[in-house]
Amino acid sequence: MSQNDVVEPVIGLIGGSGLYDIEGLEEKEWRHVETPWGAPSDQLLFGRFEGVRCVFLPRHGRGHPIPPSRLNYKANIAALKISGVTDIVSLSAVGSLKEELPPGHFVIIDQFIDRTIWREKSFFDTGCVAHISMADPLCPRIGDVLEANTKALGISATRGGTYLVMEGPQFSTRAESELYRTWGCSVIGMTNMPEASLAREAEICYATVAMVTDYDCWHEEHDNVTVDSVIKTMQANSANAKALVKAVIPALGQKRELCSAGCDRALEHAIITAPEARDPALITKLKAVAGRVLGA
Ligand SMILES: CSC[C@H]1O[C@H](OP(=O)(O)O)[C@H](O)[C@@H]1O
Ligand SMILES: Nc1ncnc2[nH]cnc12
Repeated sequence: MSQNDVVEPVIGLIGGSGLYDIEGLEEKEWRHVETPWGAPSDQLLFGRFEGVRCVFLPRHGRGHPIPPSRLNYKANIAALKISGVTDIVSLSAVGSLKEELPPGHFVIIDQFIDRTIWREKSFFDTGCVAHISMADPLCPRIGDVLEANTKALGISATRGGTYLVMEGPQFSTRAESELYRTWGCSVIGMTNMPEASLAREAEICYATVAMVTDYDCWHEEHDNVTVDSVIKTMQANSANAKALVKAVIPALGQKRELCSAGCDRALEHAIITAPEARDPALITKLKAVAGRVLGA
């Protein structure tokens, strides 16, 4: 953290299905960023918007070559951290699990249920164990900015909602979709975990704009989700997504104090391994994301 706890934000944007670039950036440059966990999904696009430093990452890579289960989530988040990112806005296509959240609607997520089973979920490992809080997994400070700007732009949006993260790549069975509805979930997608928990481990504030593209497969009056329907609705959503991004970057980019929700201090009381029991090789790697507490 910079001196006197004044943060000069760098805004990270993770673009999901159908969002592989970002318009309007000045001083644009695609650059490769290597991390101790390997390469991220693609080069990162560095630039400025109204003077605010931004870094864009196409989550699945340009052209969408990487499926959700094969994304190197650790490299993606580490690359953003290494690039100085303090605040991430995740943009994701999702299926709706509620009648009142139709295609075209945006949900500013506040909870996750993580049903993924194959993914590496932590930067920490044998030789340095950490347990961060995920009680409130998304940054409410960024959520406030997203909510205010969807209202100002007249975008149909809901503040709060649970995103069910499934492994994929196949879409859900109807029985699964109905089960998640009984759990009270709002939307379903395949990517935001462990992305959000790794961002928290890296002490980066993270919020999700879930853009509804379909009614999954439970709605009797709507067709079952297909890739075509997702991409068509994302194209229809894209003007709203672009307008929202352009509005929130300047709002999030102002100099500020530490995050009022404490996301940027998530590791403060999280590491349990005694200094003498730590693995020096792992500590060296971890410094890329946890240098604040482990010594840069
Ligand atoms: C192309 S439909 C399924 C695909 O779309 C969502 O991706 P993202 O969150 O990156 O927008 C969903 O999670 C699946 O990966
Ligand atoms: N119905 C759905 N299930 C999983 N991921 C999605 N992404 C967009 N729609 C989806």
